[in-house]
Amino acid sequence: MGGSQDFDTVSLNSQNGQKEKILVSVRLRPLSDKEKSRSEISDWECINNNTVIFKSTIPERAMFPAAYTFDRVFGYDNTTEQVYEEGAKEVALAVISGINSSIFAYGQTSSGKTYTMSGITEYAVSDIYDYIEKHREREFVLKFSAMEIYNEAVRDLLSADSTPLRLLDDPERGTVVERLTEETLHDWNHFQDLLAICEAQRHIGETSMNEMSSRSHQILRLTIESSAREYSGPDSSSSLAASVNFVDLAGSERASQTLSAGTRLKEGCHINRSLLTLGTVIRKLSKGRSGHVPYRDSKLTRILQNSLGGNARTAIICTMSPARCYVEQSRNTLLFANCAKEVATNAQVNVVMSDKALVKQLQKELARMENELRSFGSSTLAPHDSNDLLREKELQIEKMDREIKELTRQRDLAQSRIHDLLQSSPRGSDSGALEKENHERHYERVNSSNSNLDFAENDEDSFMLDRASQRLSISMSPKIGGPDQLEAAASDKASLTKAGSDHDDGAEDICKEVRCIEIGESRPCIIDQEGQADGKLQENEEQINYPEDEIVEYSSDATYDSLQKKIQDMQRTINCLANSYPVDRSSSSSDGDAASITSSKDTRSRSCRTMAVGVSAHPTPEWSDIELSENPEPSIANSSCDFDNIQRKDYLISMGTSLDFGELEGTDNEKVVAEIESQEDAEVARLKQVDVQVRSS
Ligand SMILES: Nc1ncnc2c1ncn2[C@@H]1O[C@H](COP(=O)(O)OP(=O)(O)OP(=O)(O)O)[C@@H](O)[C@H]1O
Repeated sequence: MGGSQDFDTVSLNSQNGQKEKILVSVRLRPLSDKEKSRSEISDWECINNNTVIFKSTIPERAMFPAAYTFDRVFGYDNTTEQVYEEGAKEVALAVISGINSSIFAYGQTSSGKTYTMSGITEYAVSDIYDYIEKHREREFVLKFSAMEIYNEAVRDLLSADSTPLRLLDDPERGTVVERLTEETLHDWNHFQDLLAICEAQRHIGETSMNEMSSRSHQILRLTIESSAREYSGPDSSSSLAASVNFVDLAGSERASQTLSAGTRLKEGCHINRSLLTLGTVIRKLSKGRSGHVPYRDSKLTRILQNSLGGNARTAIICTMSPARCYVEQSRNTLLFANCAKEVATNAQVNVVMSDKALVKQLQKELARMENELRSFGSSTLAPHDSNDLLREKELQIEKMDREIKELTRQRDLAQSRIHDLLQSSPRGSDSGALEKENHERHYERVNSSNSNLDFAENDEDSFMLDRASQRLSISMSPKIGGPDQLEAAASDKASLTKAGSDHDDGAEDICKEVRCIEIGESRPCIIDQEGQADGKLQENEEQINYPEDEIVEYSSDATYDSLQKKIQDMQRTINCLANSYPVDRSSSSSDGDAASITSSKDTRSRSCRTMAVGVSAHPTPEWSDIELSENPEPSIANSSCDFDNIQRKDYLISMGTSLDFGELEGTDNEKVVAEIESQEDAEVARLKQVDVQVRSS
């Protein structure tokens, strides 16, 4: 047993849908033996293929329309096969092309609906099998389902279970009968067997008008899915799926004529009620779709909604008895047919993208896009152009590689030289780890400072102010010292030169001191971040590349005069320290971060600017910049005393001390000075000894 209504694969509809009127035919059967026995007169006659007339001459019937015209009218002599061929075949076989279709039989009880519809169903399915037989290039799958609506309950005619089935509303498929059996047809005989089951299952009852009266609406549904057996182009890549409904309605009846009671009467009520809804739907649809169409008023119209006004081709065959006694019912049938012929549906081809077809289509689309890409690439970028572009990029990469290596080497060189300078500081070589930490911090700050020199261009005050604020933030940042910072330092030469030209005399002295060492070394002065040495860097970057052995040579060339000058400067620093305000280390920061230094006096802040351009052997810039950021008033300090104060502080900072001068105590100050003097004495002695050795050699 198959699943119920497998429309899951219907994924899209083609856009070729067009409005089409329902094909309406009328079949006038001959008088039955029973009618003949009652000497019934035949009042209806088909005068041609399209017109049926009421031929009675009874005066009270004269007001009725005499002639009714339809797509096709079948008289007594027409066979069911003719009815099928001319009134149903085209619509029914549309299912093969992926178009939903429905064939209805409508009429009063005993008018010949079942007689007609059973024949049409068989002819249609037979033709479908013939078509399949003739079209082996495609693969067809036929699925069959059957249901009846009995007393407004939907039953599965292919199942022994008479439990009513529920109707579900599917946004794409419309109304779906839940759990309806769907059999895949093996062959014609299988179909015949299933038809027999349906006939046996359907509710049929005897009335006075029909010994075999259908007491339910029957819907036989054949679903056909087809696809090309082999992929042979875009048109064959998709599958088609559609259903054809063969609908044998129960006949309207008058209780007085059928003499029904009890069960038959109840059945008749349900039949008439649902047929009334069908008539209302058809009438509404015949007048256009502006108003509400009561599809949901009956299960019949719910299930057949698409067939009545949606995605389907529809044919209705209205059957009627010619007997005079049924003239009212016949007339109602013709009025129904008149409305139905005005109803238009919108049939569309239902294309199914099966997994197989979808994969094929996607593969084809992918291949197409790849070809487009290739042709686009070849048309827009010639091979030699792309090679040139590649070569250019490689050269750029090589150049950047060289620059990175050079900057890395410069950085290492600068670190080495800073270390050497710190080794020659008053603390001597015994400062150990503390000095190392200081010179690393200093190096980091030098780079940080240099990286901000682009801000210095025109106005000196703003230059200093900007640098101060910039450096404050940077000095509190993680360590900086990579190639990027070095590159930034190298690019700041103009600013450095400008700053270096603005020194006052005091600062110049200190610069000379430091510069003396730097120039004597005959190498670029990276640590002198704002002086002339950096100007050399600007003039010729090649000068940076000094071999390591030159450093050794320089150390042995130090003269006694230069050392003596250095000692004198240091002595002056010590004197200033001794004469300045008290110093206390109690509030010093443990990590030695210059950012922890604060100031409470404006004079010190102003002094710092001077130091910012003068003292480069110590981490002054950060300290002074912090002061500036706290007191950004632009001014240049000239006081040597201020200058010396700054030098004192700077010197202490270089020894790894963070100071808060607002809290320094006098006694601690004296201890510090004494310690420094002691170290200075030792340094003087050592330098004199060196000088003697140099002179003797
Ligand atoms: N065109 C016809 N030619 C000869 N006999 C016919 C024709 N149409 C119907 N009959 C006969 O008329 C009788 C009633 O037909 P049928 O059962 O098909 O009517 P029906 O409309 O289905 O009735 P109901 O609605 O009660 O089921 C049957 O005996 C059938 O053989």
